[in-house]
Amino acid sequence: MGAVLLDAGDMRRTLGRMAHEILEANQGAEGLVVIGVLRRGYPVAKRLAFLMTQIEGTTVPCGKLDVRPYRDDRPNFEHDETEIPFEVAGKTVILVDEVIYTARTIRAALEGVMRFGRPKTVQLAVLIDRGHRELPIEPNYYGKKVDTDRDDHIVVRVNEYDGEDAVVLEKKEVINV
Ligand SMILES: O=P(O)(O)OC[C@H]1O[C@H](OP(=O)(O)OP(=O)(O)O)[C@H](O)[C@@H]1O
Ligand SMILES: O=c1cc[nH]c(=O)[nH]1
Repeated sequence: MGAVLLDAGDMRRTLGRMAHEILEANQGAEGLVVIGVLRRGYPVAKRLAFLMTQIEGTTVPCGKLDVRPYRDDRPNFEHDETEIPFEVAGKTVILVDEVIYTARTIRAALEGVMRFGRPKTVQLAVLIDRGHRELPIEPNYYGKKVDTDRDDHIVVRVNEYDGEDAVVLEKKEVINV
């Protein structure tokens, strides 16, 4: 059990604000495609794509990216659930993940996206930025920045997998002897 940073209502409002920010920065949804990092970045990405579609009345497609083949620690080429059924070349790709920490996942994701073509630009949207970067990658859009210790854990729960929406900060247990 940890501290609830965002409940379902907070998450809904935060994603609504992020959808508006993305549309404002890109002057609408023309040429935008959304790609969510599996697993939990994908449901967040779907919600952003849905919100932007609703706001603009222009369909914003959403794909899912499996970064396992591109990891820098233990690449796994046997599993790849990527589905990007639209053109990436020349598009503005909104890459979405639920948490950014070291940024190694996003580095891998960028490698994965490039396999699908040469986007016009890639912009990064994350629900939670918890700091402690190991690579020079920063989000263009974030839901909430959270001050964490390196050993803490942020848990993003999504309805699709967990039956509820919530963001929880789990502090490392301090054992006093
Ligand atoms: O910036 P980083 O240090 O790479 O950490 C962020 C990643 O960590 C989590 O993935 P995890 O590997 O826990 O898998 P999951 O998405 O299946 O939960 C989260 O989904 C991010 O993708
Ligand atoms: O705290 C963290 C760090 C990486 N990925 C997560 O989902 N949470």
